[in-house]
Amino acid sequence: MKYISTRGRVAPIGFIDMFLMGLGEDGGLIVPETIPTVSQERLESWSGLSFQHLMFEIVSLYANGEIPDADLKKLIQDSYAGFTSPDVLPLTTLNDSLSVMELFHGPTFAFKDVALQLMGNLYAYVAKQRNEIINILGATSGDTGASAISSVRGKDGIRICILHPNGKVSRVQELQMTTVQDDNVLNLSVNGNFDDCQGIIKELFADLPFKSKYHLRAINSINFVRILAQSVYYFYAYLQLPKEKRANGVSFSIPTGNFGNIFSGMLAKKMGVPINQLLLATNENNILERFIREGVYKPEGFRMTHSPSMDIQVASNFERYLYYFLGEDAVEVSARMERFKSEGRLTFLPEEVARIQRDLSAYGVGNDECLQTIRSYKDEYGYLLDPHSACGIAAYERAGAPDAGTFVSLATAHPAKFDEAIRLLGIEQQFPERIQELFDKPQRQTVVDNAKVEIAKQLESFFV
Ligand SMILES: Cc1ncc(COP(=O)(O)O)c(C=O)c1O
Ligand SMILES: N[C@@H](CCOP(=O)(O)O)C(=O)O
Repeated sequence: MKYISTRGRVAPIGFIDMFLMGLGEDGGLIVPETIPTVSQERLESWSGLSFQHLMFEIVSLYANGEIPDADLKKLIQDSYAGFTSPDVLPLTTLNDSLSVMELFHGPTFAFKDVALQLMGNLYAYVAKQRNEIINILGATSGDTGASAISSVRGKDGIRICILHPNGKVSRVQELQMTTVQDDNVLNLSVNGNFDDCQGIIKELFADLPFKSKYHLRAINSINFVRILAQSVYYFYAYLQLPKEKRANGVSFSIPTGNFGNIFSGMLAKKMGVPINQLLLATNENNILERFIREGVYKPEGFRMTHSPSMDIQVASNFERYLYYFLGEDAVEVSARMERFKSEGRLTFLPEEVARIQRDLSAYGVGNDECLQTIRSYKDEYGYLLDPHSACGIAAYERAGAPDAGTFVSLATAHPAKFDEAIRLLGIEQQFPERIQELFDKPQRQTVVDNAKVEIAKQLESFFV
């Protein structure tokens, strides 16, 4: 198995080189040359497997034997040892047709831990085995940053710098990142929004001399390993359901911002998981909903919502979707991405929109609707959703087709991370101890302007 770029100008590379490259050196996103498929028979044979075993089976299909089996098994065991649920990702049944898969039982209480705990350990492994310098540069709207920092803090041979938008992450997210005192962690709080942070890191990754001089590595979902590890929870959710409930396939409602969560589902579907509907749930930053409903991909005014981690306009993994949508035609992807860069929008033909709508459906959840959903699920089921997971449920309620059969809605964060929204409903929640203790710790962060030159200077003095 080799890896190539959506823009076609990266010579095929192996698994570890792909992991280290992060963003394609031609500015595209890395994808596998061919996606491996899993027969229904093989899929069924995995039905009793633990999440860790399933992760091993699926990652093995992509890793080319570049990591010996015993090492990969250990990396995986270590990565999920800190998850607090025995099932790692428990599936809760709410009613006959709806289950919730909780992806937030890792160390930072968000679904990002599922992939990032593994990636942190993989970076440490590669640093040791290949004597590579690992300087991680990432952008976050709150969860990726906290999770990535937790996965590599204090690890030898690794440094990490995370850019987050100043004042636009939740209090708990900010504390999770900025109370970490390890010397290998730098938090830059950028006067701007998440799109600004992501734009700057992408420019720095695209500056190849800078990237190579400072050994920049990616933890965002531009890195295909993120997508790969996240695809495993679609397999796991499917296999955790009783056979009679999944006999006609399963649909998913997926809180989405950077298109990474849902693209991981598309990958699982391409690999052979019988998925009927992939419902993209987003908030008032609804560029992806407009793309799917109207065929126009165009960022509009940034809005702050109750689900700040999805306050994203320009979605990284949109390009991976485009690549498969355009029949893996890298020349056409490059042309369209160039057009997006120069014109600030992409418009799709009516027949293309019809095809997009066969792949995906979408619903952008308003702020009030998000809160109402938290309230009604608390009242009806005694289940407290965080605002991102509530977007998933609201989308299911509004846009989930009645004939789509069994639905799994992904719960992507613990409500304690977004108490600002929960309090608006007059609901008092008890924080897990690990979150409560953050409030007593000193913080460390540097506020910077939304300026590439200033940020590059910070990196030059931090990365060695
Ligand atoms: C809690 C939460 N839910 C959902 C999302 C959406 O995931 P993605 O950006 O991978 O589509 C994010 C981050 O964007 C998040 O932090
Ligand atoms: N919601 C994310 C945004 C970054 O997305 P990523 O999936 O590309 O890391 C966050 O919490 O930071």
